[in-house]
Amino acid sequence: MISVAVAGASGYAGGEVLRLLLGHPEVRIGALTGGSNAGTPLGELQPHLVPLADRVLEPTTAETLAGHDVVFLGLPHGQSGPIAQQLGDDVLVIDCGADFRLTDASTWERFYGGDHAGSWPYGLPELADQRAALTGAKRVAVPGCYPTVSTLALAPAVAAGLVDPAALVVVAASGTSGAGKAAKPHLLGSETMGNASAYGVGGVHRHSPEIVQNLSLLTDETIRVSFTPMLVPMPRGILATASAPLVDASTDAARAREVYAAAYADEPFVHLLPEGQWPTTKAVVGSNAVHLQVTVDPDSGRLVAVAVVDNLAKGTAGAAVQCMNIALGLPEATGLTTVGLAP
Ligand SMILES: NC(=O)C1=CN([C@@H]2O[C@H](COP(=O)(O)OP(=O)(O)OC[C@H]3O[C@@H](n4cnc5c(N)ncnc54)[C@H](OP(=O)(O)O)[C@@H]3O)[C@@H](O)[C@H]2O)C=CC1
Ligand SMILES: CC(=O)N[C@@H](CCC(=O)OP(=O)(O)O)C(=O)O
Repeated sequence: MISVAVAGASGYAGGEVLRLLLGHPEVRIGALTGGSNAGTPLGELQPHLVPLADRVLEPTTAETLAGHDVVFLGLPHGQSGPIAQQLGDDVLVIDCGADFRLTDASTWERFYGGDHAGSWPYGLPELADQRAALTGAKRVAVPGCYPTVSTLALAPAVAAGLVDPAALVVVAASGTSGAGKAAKPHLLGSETMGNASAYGVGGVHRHSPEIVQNLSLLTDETIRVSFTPMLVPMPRGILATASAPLVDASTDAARAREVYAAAYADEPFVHLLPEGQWPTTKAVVGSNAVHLQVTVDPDSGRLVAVAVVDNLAKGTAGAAVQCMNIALGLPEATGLTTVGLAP
């Protein structure tokens, strides 16, 4: 069995990692750590994780996390670097946070502030040659939730040269769990219920450079993306609408679908929906699936793609488990499902 520790077990990302690991046949769950909740039984914080209810959270230190084959980090930005440094090179460390996602130090400093911790193999196996880079890796940086869905919505069109890569637009609506469990005024029920709000508008959201970095792996041309996130009143899910001007006005919806179908034909978690059917967030809740549809708007001369993920599953914890499987040489889908919840 693979022994696994989870730091940030009291949080949303850590809790979802644990939910998935409880269904993983090769894993034994070891140390569970928290921050302010250290000393509290997990059952008081994550009542849905019944088999782990009596486990008491330990403080998040290198000592409590030592002695495991795999360590998942579900910590706030800036917390993973110092802990990871103290974990042995033989341990597989999978960071759900942003510390090791960006390769360029000046971009990190601009969007996050503080020193750049470095970059690790990037946990989006469906992108370019990332699956190979993840195989046997000992460090994995799990992507941000918006970059996952935005990258997968645009990658086939950019890679095939169907669209102008310097004029990409993504507008994405996220459920509130994307912001984490810690109390924040804008996440109060009275602010989020019956409300939709844009934020991070004008290229300032920290996921903009991550999307650019990803798509830049697919073309020699300059990638420019206008990314606008928004918060909508649902607990889980992201729906991203991506569009870009067509390079060749004769490209039609059938050609776009052909390109997307070929790009994702062998991907176990990315599903191009049947023609005419558009993604809904509900269909992917709890699953590691990405649902995707693409068409062409001939009047505006644009390709339009819509994609959904569960931000806590394929958008974080599902991707983390998928990457663990790849890194350890297990079948990639072990412990993961493409089956969502309904209604
Ligand atoms: N939510 C999402 O959809 C996504 C989240 N992520 C990333 O995953 C990471 C965790 O996010 P999320 O679970 O949403 O956040 P939460 O606020 O829900 O959880 C944060 C966790 O970190 C712990 N923690 C906070 N401060 C410290 C500290 N100083 N030392 C040790 N532990 C600490 C908390 O412990 P305690 O409660 O005990 O204080 C809690 O377990 C973040 O980096 C986030 O960016 C990535 C993609 C999507
Ligand atoms: C709704 C919401 O607030 N979402 C978060 C992104 C969640 C995510 O993927 O985050 P990290 O890059 O922090 O890991 C945000 O916009 O900051």
